[in-house]
Amino acid sequence: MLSRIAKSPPGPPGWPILGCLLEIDFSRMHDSFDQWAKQYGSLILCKMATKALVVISCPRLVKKGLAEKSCSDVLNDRQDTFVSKYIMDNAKGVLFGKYGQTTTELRKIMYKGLNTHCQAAPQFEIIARKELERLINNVADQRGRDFNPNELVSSSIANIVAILLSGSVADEKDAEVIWEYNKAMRKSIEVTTDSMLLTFPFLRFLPVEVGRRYRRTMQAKEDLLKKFFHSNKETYEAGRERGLVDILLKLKSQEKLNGDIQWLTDSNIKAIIQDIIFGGLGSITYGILSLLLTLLHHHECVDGIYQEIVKVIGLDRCPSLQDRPAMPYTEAVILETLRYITPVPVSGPHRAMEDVELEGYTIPKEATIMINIWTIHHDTAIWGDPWTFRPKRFLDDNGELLPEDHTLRQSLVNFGSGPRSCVGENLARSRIFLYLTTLVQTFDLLPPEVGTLISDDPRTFLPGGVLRPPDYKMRAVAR
Ligand code: HEM
Repeated sequence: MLSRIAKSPPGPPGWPILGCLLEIDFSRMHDSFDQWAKQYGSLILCKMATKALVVISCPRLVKKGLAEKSCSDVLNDRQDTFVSKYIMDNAKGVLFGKYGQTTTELRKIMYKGLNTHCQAAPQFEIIARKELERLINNVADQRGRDFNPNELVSSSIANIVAILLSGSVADEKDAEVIWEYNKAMRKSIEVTTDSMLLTFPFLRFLPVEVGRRYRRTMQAKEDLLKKFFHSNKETYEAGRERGLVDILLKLKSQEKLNGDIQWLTDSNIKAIIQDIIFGGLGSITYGILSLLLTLLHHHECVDGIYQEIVKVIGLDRCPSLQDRPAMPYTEAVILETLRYITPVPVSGPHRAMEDVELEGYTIPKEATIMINIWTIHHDTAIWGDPWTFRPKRFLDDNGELLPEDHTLRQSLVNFGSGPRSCVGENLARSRIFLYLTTLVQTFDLLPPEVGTLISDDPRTFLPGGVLRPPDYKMRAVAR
């Protein structure tokens, strides 16, 4: 509903026809959004050729626009993209799914699958623990010498994803197949590639760079689904579900048996597998690599976490998720890393299904809406000293974690808000906690002996949908 006083949000005027297309660096959108927010405020509108782009840069408007009923039914659709149409089989999964009952049902299924059947299931944690022990052994093999943690952490998180999907890691090729798909998708989803292919779909068949990107992604998708869909389906035995794919196959046959509406088809299951890899792999991996880098710059945090481990867990047993509530300092370090680094600096693009009013401004139908998480997490008005890494900002005077409804906790919007918020949030938080505590329990984490440690300032990180620290070296000395 629009009131008569509703007006267009302010924003950069741009050029005739092109709008602001030439003023934005699509690989570092958060930088452009940050400048615009400083100049025009926390709700801005600009034109990208014929399309309106709305950027939200304050937590209150994020909640109001995307989570509260008055706007959320209008602002939570996804745009049609080349990737959603041609690579995700007409947006069959959750990530690219159109707003409506099918996506809502698939979200529920995915959320339940991730949180109840897999993550909280003892069997998953036992196998995931073995993978973490493998990582610890690999780190121990470095014998306190300088090493680059990138490859070890990347392959370990890919194996966790493989375990989640199939219940085990078949061979070392699993991690390669998973990363290859992720990398190819990241290239295909780049705004320039996607919009060129959407406008001229025939280019996908031609020997040009965008065509090569498409074909590489389709090959990577085929390899991925061969490993994680077809081989699971061929060996699936009812009553002996090994991982999430089996659970989804079971739910699919239950829906059929009960004569219920079929929310799950093979295409949906395939798209959910792709969603998990595309949404989860880079964000957890680079989140952990950023956290380690930050700790190398703040050894007092390594000491603080270790003291908490000694007090709560001791040194004779492995950290478990049940320890989390008793470890406020460790949680505060994780929250501060998520804030300071902001691994995913802008949300996925939303689409406005109708004209709608947000705090006196009109968001026009068909506008693309994005959350500028980066600026929210580095806003001096909220945090005071946003460029200082200070975990204690999330603790009260007694060293307890600030309650979830505290303004600072409410201003952390790493995982979005409302009906399109991240379905993998719990999985991401739990893996970061387990990897961090297990590493610190076993090793003292130190900067490299040779050379200078790179900066942990996220403004120097490599761009992309997920911010990645450049390669660095560290030492892990056994305790
Ligand atoms: C540190 C880790 C992670 C961060 C920071 C993160 C962040 C986000 C953000 C900002 C969104 C977009 C919300 C929006 O568009 O409004 C999102 C959506 C999503 N994430 Fe994550 N994510 C993480 C881990 C994961 C993991 C582990 C998975 C899967 C297992 C995952 C799967 C998804 C999916 C499927 C969506 C789309 C939800 C929808 O459109 O309804 N994410 N995530």
